Amino acid sequence: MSKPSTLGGACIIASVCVGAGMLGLPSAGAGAWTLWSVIAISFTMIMMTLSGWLLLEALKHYEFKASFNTVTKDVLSNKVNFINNLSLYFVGGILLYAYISTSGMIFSEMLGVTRELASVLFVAFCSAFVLHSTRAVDRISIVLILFMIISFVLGVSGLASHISMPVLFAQAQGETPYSAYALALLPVALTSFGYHHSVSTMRDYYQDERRAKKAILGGTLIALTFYLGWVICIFGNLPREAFGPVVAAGGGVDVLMSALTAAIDSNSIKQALHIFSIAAIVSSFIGVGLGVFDYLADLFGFADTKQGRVKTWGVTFMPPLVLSLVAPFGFVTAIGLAGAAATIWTCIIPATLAKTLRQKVPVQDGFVVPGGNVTIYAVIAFGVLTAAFHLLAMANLLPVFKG
Ligand SMILES: N[C@@H](Cc1ccccc1)C(=O)O
Repeated sequence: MSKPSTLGGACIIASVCVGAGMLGLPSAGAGAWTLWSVIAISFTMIMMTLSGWLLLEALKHYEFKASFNTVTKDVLSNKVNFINNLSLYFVGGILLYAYISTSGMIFSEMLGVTRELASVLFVAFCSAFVLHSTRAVDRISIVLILFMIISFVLGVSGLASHISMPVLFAQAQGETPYSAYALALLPVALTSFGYHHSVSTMRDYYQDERRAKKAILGGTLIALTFYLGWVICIFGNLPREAFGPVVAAGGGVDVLMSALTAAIDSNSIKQALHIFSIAAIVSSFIGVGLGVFDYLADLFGFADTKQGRVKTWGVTFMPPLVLSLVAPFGFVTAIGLAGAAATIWTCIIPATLAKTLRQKVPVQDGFVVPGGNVTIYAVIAFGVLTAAFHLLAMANLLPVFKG
């Protein structure tokens, strides 16, 4: 078999990254606006790449098949591993919840039914692929990704040709400086660069940490390019004041899209953006759904039979659906909450694993993340502060942009 290419692995990482986080970035970054959003997103990319590398460094002491789970249990403890798994499940569940709530709003308008019915129909239809098999998910994902790429290129290039420089680089007038709002963007940016459950897969794929390291960096760089293009094209078309109603309505993709379509008059750009947002929601829902499905099947020991799969389907999709029917809260708040929980297994645990193993094995062969202890402490501090920023923003103790 030929050796897997670095680009192939980078594309896998990029496709894991691109999802809910990206859709939340414009609304979450509206307060910080262009310059500070670009800085916050780029900084997050660096920290999240380093944290993935630290996990890779920790894994090198184990066989290629070893998972995140095995290593955490072995190096830290069962208790820490339990918390790690809990935060993993929480992130999956809250992302599903955000997709279900948003799809309810998008499809209720399109189909002319209530939001609740639209959410139920969406879950029934899209989760059927997951219930059927991984193969079905694989097939439909290819179609969705093609739709996403074509509509993204058409929509974003359309937006790019209409960018207004004064709008894009608008300066703060009097009130709070834009930089202060950048803190509240960090949790959403952190979610958008989450891919860490795939690090052990990458290592096994290349059978070599140094190549896996390049693929991870390639993947986060591709994701960064998408995010910056996306945010800049939107901020160049929709003035900061126009984000007031979007943020007030929870910052969901549905409201963002209506605001954008009101601001541009090209029908083809509108259509392309509409198709993009639907394809992005559906593909992320199915991707995250499959991840949580497999994880829960393993956790509860449900068999891979028809009956077993139906049980796993129930525990995977019912809790987020019910929660979204009874308590639909804002998209950006949900994505930020996912970031605040994801920081446990994407920053804090990887850095702690690498630190513990560096102490246990003082002479290190092979892949070592540069920067010594400074890198480790910087990643931990970034993780802890990002979670804190989200909680402070939720408690209204941090400047939150309201338009
Ligand atoms: N990056 C993914 C979500 C994710 C978060 C954390 C870890 C893994 C995945 C998204 O934005 O949709």
